[in-house]
Amino acid sequence: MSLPLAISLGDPSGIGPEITARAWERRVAEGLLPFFAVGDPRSIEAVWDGPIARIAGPDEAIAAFETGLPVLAIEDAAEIVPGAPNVAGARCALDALEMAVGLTRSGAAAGLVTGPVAKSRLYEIGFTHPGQTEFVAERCGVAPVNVAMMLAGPTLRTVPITMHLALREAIDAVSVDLILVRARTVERGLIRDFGIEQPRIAVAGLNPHAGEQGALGREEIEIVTPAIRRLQDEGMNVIGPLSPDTMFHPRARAQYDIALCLYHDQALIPLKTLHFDEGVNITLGLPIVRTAPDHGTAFNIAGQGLANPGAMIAAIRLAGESAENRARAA
Ligand SMILES: NC(=O)C1=CN([C@@H]2O[C@H](COP(=O)(O)OP(=O)(O)OC[C@H]3O[C@@H](n4cnc5c(N)ncnc54)[C@H](O)[C@@H]3O)[C@@H](O)[C@H]2O)C=CC1
Ligand SMILES: NCC(=O)COP(=O)(O)O
Repeated sequence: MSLPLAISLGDPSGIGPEITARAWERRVAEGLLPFFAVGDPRSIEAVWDGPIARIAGPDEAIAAFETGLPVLAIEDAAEIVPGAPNVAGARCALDALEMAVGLTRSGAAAGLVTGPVAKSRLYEIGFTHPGQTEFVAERCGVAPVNVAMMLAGPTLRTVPITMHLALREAIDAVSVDLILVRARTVERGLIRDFGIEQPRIAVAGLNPHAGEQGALGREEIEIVTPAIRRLQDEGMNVIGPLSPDTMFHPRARAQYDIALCLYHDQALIPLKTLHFDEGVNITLGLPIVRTAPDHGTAFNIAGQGLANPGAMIAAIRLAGESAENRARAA
């Protein structure tokens, strides 16, 4: 691969700068493709004393990567204190995201890895998207409904069909059409980026015991089962609705390549419980590759040398593999 990956550092006061620097330290041992960071170099200097190579553009990243962590600088207007976020830091995180998305869309980077941002901080500065997933989709000209937020670890992949919504709203948003559109995006994404020829998709129920034949809720009968039948009629390999409480144990996981869940926590609790330190968030359905570590800003440990870079390393590795899969298929 002749292009580097772009990593937006996320909130300068969170653990994004630290785990990016640690990933660079382990680039050889982990076999990572070259990457460059986009963000304020001071956020890295505050938590790391390794070599930083300031670059003027992505074309300088590969040569610089061997001897220092390449950084394309976005200046933060304020003091950076690890663990103490502020408004200027939120603006810096958004500017870095914007630049990294733009560089990837323009073809200057092979793929995008986003560092963690604090959504509440971004909302304070007028960010109107629920999360980075929806922001990146919009910048790529894709309606958020046509992307899927996949969480992946070594033994489990999940997608929540509703994403960043309050639970009450999420339940109301579950519909046949939404299940259909996400399932189709998931199938295409697993074929294109992961080389799975006919993905086996398991759909979760909403209610305890998947509704107990209507006695504990009718969403499975009225929404989930009709959607599954439609997908099966299209030739997709789909099973369900499965009882949410019994579909994640090891023998159940062996039945499918991905679990389509109905709301955020149904998908993310099992994934983070099993694979917190190596979980990756992947946006399926984009014209570019975008991954992220599964965790957040972890302000409570930023700058203390406690942040585990495993999920960032996994996100960088997966972005490289997906970009290579796409390049091979093109
Ligand atoms: N992709 C993204 O940008 C994401 C951003 N967030 C944001 O992160 C902020 C904080 O969210 P929380 O729910 O507290 O989740 P969090 O993932 O930041 O932290 C949860 C717990 O896990 C620990 N932790 C997280 N990552 C770790 C790592 N790499 N090594 C060691 N320990 C780690 C933290 O110290 C904390 O105790 C929120 O504002 C949320 O919006 C949350 C998830 C994803
Ligand atoms: N919990 C997953 C998550 O918050 C992902 O957020 P984002 O990558 O869409 O910002």
